[in-house]
Amino acid sequence: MDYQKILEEIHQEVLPLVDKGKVADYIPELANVDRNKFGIYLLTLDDNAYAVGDVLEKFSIQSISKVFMLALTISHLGEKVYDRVDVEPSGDPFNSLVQLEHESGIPRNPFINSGALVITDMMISSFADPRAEFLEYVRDLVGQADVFCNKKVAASEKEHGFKNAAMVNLMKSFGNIENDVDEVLDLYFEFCSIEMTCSELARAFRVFANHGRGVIDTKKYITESQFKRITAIMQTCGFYDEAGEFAFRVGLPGKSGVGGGIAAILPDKYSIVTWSPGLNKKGNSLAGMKALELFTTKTGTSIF
Ligand SMILES: NC(=O)CC[C@H](N)C(=O)O
Repeated sequence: MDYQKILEEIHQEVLPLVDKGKVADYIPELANVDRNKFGIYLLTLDDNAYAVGDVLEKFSIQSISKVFMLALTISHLGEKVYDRVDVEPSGDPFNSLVQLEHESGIPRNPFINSGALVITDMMISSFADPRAEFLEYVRDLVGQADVFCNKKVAASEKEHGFKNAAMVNLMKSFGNIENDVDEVLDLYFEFCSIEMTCSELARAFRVFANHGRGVIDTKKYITESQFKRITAIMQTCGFYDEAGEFAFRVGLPGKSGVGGGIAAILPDKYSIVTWSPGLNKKGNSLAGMKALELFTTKTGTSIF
């Protein structure tokens, strides 16, 4: 299959959509990003790469970071992680508070904000230096040392992070947060502010496509059972209240972020990353989602 040609066709087809989405402006630093950016990077397990557009420019990966946070935490703590965070799709926006009170401070899943905040709390309790531990883990997954948090983005989010603060406080009142509320928030914002290019993200996600084993370093990052579960959560919960729509239109496990990135995998075959900062109403990249829908349709590759 001529993947390069297919990516080029898709690029032309989604171009009219690229400036139609809305950049996430509830984090003021992210509002400065040029919404005309667009890139797709496809990386196969047999180490072929295909790319179009702005694939070598770093962007804020935001919620995509939640996959790395969960992987690192379950690889240390195992199944008991799921005592404090459930694995059901929320059907609600990523920053919603409504279910949390009804469900006694147990977040629906690790890929919405409340879930990732609990995971951050577990990381603080488990690691002497969770910041360093996390960065090292992500750098290993990417196979590259120059992966950093953007302190300006983290600070900008902290200044306006009232809903996230409300969530941590509510969960703390139910006894599901062990550490200091501000410490949890600060670290969570830093984890979200990590910047990567499409090609770096594709390398990190290829490890998940390869059942948790590094293709280059051959290191086993998560067990086979953990791989199965993380992939299932990506499939059912990776796109907030649009997880059903993503499965319906694209048919790949993946994760989006409000920085406009989407990372998806076809296990045993490839990882694919799109970046286009304009978001739809649910907070997923408008052109990115369309590009992935076209990709799985044109190539006839999806998990279904
Ligand atoms: N959906 C996202 O990418 C949200 C992440 C963002 N840092 C937040 O907490 O609001």
